[in-house]
Amino acid sequence: MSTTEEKFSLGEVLVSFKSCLVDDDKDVLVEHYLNGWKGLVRFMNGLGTIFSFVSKDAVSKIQIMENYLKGENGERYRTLQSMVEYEVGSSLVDLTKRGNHPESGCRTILRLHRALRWLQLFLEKLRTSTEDSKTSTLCAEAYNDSLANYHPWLIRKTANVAFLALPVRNTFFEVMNVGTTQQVVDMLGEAMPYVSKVYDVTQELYSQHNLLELP
Ligand SMILES: CCCCCCCCCCCCC/C=C/[C@@H](O)[C@H](COP(=O)(O)O)NC(=O)CCCCCCCCCCCCCCC
Repeated sequence: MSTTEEKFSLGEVLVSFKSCLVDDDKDVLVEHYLNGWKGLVRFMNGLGTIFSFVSKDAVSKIQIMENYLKGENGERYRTLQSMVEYEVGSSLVDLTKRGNHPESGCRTILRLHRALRWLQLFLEKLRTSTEDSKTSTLCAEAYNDSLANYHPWLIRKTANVAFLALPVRNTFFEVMNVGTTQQVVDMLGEAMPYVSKVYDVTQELYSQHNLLELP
């Protein structure tokens, strides 16, 4: 597991999801949400080039959102709630089939949101795993129970092959750069509630506006 990237701790990345939450934990700051994703992508890049097809897609979605944030209506994209109000209110979202707005902020965030569910399941499995658990199996189970439901056959197949290249549990924990196995388990126990909260707030917002199936 050699990486030329500066070492960083996965704990810091996960805790950064805490700073997304605003308005009494009822809304999510887009800029901080994207920062959380950037940290995760950096971590994934450290796992090797086998995941570059995943990384590319995540980076392009982060980029779409950053362009909105930098754009003339950037203020409308400050939080997920303001983004939904603006885009839905101005008919900037393709609701049933892809048309004039194939890259709306709402559908772009939805893709990342679904991936966050995978991350939640995977990290919870890792946290409660034992020394002989296989990371590839944990990752595949988490994926098949979440994100896979939205992916066509070829991507599912490719993803499941890539999972086989995941390092063993000990190496994986080392790459997280958190410390001993116990420290990793403690860190996950501490940080995951923030990720879950961000997931729940987003899910609730999208559900209220019927945006969970955007094409
Ligand atoms: C640790 C190993 C990382 C394994 C990553 C598992 C997720 C597998 C996802 C496979 C996605 C394949 C790429 C293509 C996706 C797109 O087709 C698809 C649909 O987009 P579209 O509607 O615009 O066409 N895109 C998506 O579903 C969004 C995928 C975003 C994936 C981001 C994954 C970031 C993972 C961060 C890993 C952090 C690891 C931390 C673990 C300790």
